[in-house]
Amino acid sequence: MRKQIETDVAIIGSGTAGLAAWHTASKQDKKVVLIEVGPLGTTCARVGCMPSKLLIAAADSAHQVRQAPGFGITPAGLTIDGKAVMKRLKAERDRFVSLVIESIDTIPDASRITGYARFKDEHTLLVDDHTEIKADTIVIATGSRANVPDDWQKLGDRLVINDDVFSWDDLPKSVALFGPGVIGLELGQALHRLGVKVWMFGRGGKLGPFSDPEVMVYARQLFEQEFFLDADANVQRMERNADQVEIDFLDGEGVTQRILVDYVIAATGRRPNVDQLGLERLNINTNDKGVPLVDEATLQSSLGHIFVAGDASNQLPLLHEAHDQGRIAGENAARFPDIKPGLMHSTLSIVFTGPQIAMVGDSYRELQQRSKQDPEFRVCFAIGQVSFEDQGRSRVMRRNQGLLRVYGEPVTGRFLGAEMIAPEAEHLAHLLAWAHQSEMTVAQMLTMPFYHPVVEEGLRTALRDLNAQLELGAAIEDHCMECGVGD
Ligand SMILES: Cc1cc2nc3c(=O)[nH]c(=O)nc-3n(C[C@H](O)[C@H](O)[C@H](O)COP(=O)(O)OP(=O)(O)OC[C@H]3O[C@@H](n4cnc5c(N)ncnc54)[C@H](O)[C@@H]3O)c2cc1C
Ligand SMILES: NC(=O)c1ccc[n+]([C@@H]2O[C@H](COP(=O)([O-])OP(=O)(O)OC[C@H]3O[C@@H](n4cnc5c(N)ncnc54)[C@H](O)[C@@H]3O)[C@@H](O)[C@H]2O)c1
Repeated sequence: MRKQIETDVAIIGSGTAGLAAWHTASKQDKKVVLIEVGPLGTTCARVGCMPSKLLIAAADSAHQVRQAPGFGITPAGLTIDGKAVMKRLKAERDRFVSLVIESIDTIPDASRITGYARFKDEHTLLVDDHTEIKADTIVIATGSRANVPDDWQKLGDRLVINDDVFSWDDLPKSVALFGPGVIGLELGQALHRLGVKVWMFGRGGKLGPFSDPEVMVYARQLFEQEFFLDADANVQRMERNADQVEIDFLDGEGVTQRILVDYVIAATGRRPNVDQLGLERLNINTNDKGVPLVDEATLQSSLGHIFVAGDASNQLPLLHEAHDQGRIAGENAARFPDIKPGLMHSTLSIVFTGPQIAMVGDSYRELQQRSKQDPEFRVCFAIGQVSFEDQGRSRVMRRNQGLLRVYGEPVTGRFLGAEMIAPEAEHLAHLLAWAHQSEMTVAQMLTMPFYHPVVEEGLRTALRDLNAQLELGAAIEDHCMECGVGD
C-alpha cells in the first residue's frame, strides 16, 4: 500500500535549484515537499564547482612554482604528491558537502521524501513505489548528468567522468580527455599542471564557451602551447588494453599515432535529467530533446502549474542561475496562479583555467544572429579589443597573455557584451556584467575610476577602442604614458 500525500507544492530534486525553491516556497505559508533520490549535498559541492576549483587551486600552486625562475627565483625542486593533493581536495570537498547537508537537515522530516520521483499524471508523482503525492504545483529541479557516448562503456572502469576524478585517491600518470569544453579545459589543464600527461581531443574545432572566433583561436593557440590539444581530432580506435586504454588518432600530418593512457575522461557535455520523469504522460510542450519549454522570466512550462529550474531547464547550467531560477520557480509555484517574473541577471560565466575565460552579456554569436534577423538592430555591432601581451600590470606579474573583445551598439553607444581569455578575467567580467545589467553606455563606463597599475587598465583600453569604433571617441593612437604604463 502506497503512502498518500497531498501538498500545495512538490519540488523534485534537492540540489541548488530545488533547495532555493523549497526555501522560497515554504516562506509563503504553503505545504511544500522536497523529493530527493540522493546522494545529498548538491552537484556543485559534491562533484562540480567546488572539487574542480580545489583541483585547480593545487594545480595553480604547482604552476606558480614552475613560473618562479622567470622572476629570478629558483625553488629547490617541485614534488607533486598526488595522494596528498587528492586527500586535501576530498577533505575540503567533504566539508563543503557537510555544510549543505546541515542546511538540508533544517528542513522538517515531514517535508522530505526520499526516492526517485516520476509523473503518474499532471498533478500526481510516484516516488519509487512507496509514495504517491498529489500536488497543486510542481517544480522540476532535477539537474543534469554527464552525456557519454554509449559505445565508450566498453572501456569499463577506465572510462571516467568528473564525478570519478574527484574520488581518485591518487593522480594517474596519463589521461586522454575528450571534450575541450568548460569542464574539459578546467580539468585537463589542472591535471596537466599537476604532472599528469594529458591528451585532449575535441570535435569540430570547438573550444570552451567561446563564440567569438578571434578569442577562440587565441585561446586554442595558448592551450596548444601548454599541452596536447587537438580541438578537431580524428580518433580512429579506442580499445581497452589490460588496465589501460589504447587510442589511435591521426596527428596534424595525417600520420596515425598510438597512445596508451590510464584513463579516458569523458567531458563531452551534459544533459538535463528529464528523460526518465514520465513527461510523456503529460501534455507538456518540450524542445526536440524532450526538455520542457519554459518562460525564461517565470520558469512556467506550457502546463501552467509545472515549473522547471536549474540545469534541468537547459538554459545556462551555472550555479548562480540554478539558485536564481530555483527562487523564481519556488515563489511562482507557491503563488500560482498569481505568478510574476523574477529578476533576470545579465549573463556572466567564468571558466577557471589559466588564463581565465569569461563571457558577459550578449555573446558574439547572439549579436551576429540578431544583426541578421532584426532590421531594427543596427546592421552590425562594433568591437573593441585589447591584447594583454603588453599590458602593464599583466607584464609585471608575467601573466601577460590574453585577448579581450568588447561589443557595443552603434548610435546608442550601449555596452552589449564581451568574450575574453585574460588574467583576472573573473574580476574584469564582474565589472562588465554590472555595467551590462545597469545598461551603461561605453562612454559612461569610461567615466568610472581606474586605478594604476591594474589589469583593469587593459579593460579601459578595450573600452576606449570600442568607443572609437562606435565613432563616439578618438581612436587610440598612442598608449597613455602620462597616465602610467598600464594600458
Ligand atoms: C565539474 C563541474 C564543475 C562546475 N563548475 C561550476 C562553476 O565553477 N561555477 C558554476 O557556476 N557552475 C559550475 N558547474 C555547474 C553547476 O554545478 C550546476 O549548474 C548546478 O550545480 C546545477 O544545480 P541544480 O540544482 O540544477 O542541479 P543538482 O545540484 O544536480 O540537483 C539536482 C538534484 O535532483 C536530484 N534528482 C534528479 N532526478 C530526480 C528524481 N527523478 N527524483 C528525485 N530526485 C532527483 C539529484 O539527485 C540531485 O540531487 C559545474 C558543473 C560541473 C559538473
Ligand atoms: N566554471 C564554470 O562555471 C563551469 C565549470 C564546469 C562546468 N560548467 C557548466 O557545465 C556545463 C557543461 O560543461 P561541459 O564541459 O560538459 O559541456 P560543454 O558543452 O562546454 O563542452 C562539451 C565539449 O565536448 C565536445 N564534444 C562532444 N562530443 C565529443 C566527442 N565525441 N569527442 C570529442 N569532443 C566532444 C564538444 O564539442 C564541446 O567542446 C557548462 O556549459 C557550464 O555551464 C561551468
